[in-house]
Amino acid sequence: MIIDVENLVKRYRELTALNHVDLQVQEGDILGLLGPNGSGKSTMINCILSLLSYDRGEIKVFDQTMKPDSYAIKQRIGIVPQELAFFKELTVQENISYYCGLYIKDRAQAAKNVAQAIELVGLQDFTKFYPKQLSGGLARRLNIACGIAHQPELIFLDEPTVAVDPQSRNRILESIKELNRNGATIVYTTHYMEEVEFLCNQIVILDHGSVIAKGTSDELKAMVKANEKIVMTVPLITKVQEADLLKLPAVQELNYADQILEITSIDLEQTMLPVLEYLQQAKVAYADLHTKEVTLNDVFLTITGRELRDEA
Ligand SMILES: Nc1ncnc2c1ncn2[C@@H]1O[C@H](COP(=O)(O)OP(=O)(O)OP(=O)(O)O)[C@@H](O)[C@H]1O
Repeated sequence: MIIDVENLVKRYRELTALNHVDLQVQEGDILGLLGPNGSGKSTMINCILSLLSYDRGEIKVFDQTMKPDSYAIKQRIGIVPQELAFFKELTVQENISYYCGLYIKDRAQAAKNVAQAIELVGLQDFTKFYPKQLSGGLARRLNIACGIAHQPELIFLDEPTVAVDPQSRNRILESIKELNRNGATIVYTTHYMEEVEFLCNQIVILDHGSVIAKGTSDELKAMVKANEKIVMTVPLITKVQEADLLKLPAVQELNYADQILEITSIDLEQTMLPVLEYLQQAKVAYADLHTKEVTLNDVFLTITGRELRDEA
């Protein structure tokens, strides 16, 4: 086991930021720690890293109890914090070299690592740039390179794609997959559920300091009783017709509001054709028919009654 957190409680005065949380990370995982703002993601990471004290619980990393002075363990960890953490007086290359040099004393090895980190995040054309000359996305990539150049076995990335352009975002996500392919175990915090779906083999959803769901993306989606939806614009439909549609194979639920008809199904293959046949036979006009898969946001919505992101 790479990380084992048991019964973790962290309070900030009267606010309970983490409420009896368990978390396990296995070797080779890309674990997505998903939750809305203020749910406790950063607090969790900072407790695991012993950067924050906590009120209760036990934290083991690489099967050893993590303490503030566990330097041997910390050597094996890479941290990419939410805030940009590099020196504005140093160039891209110098910044990465500095961070790498904190861990790797062999100069030839360090130089090799720095070159690999630069390539991984795609900063080859910017090695001589100073941070103020970098766009937001490139600065994020530099932040990542600084955190991973020593080639750690375990990497924490705390919302590394906030406010970056799509090109850098893709590059960052690809880099993380590459780090994982090269053997690193990854803990990735975000409130973008699409990123978690793309990257992570394990997902933990936090809300108000509690783990409200954990598992693979498919396991979490299976918690939502229905799987997919057929959505279409229907100007007019009667209550009788709605009731008929509800009786068709695998249909779980039907919603009709503002001329939008949504049919939720546990098996779209069984439902689709009968729905189309019924609409035709009953002469119900429809347009813009499409299907919608369940997302992790639906899982969150089902469990909490709220959207994962306010703007989502
Ligand atoms: N130093 C602190 N003192 C008091 N309260 C804090 C402190 N740090 C965080 N909190 C509170 O603890 C809760 C959890 O915060 P945390 O930063 O861990 O959430 P988060 O999920 O990482 O949020 P975000 O996505 O915004 O980074 C929030 O209610 C926050 O206001």
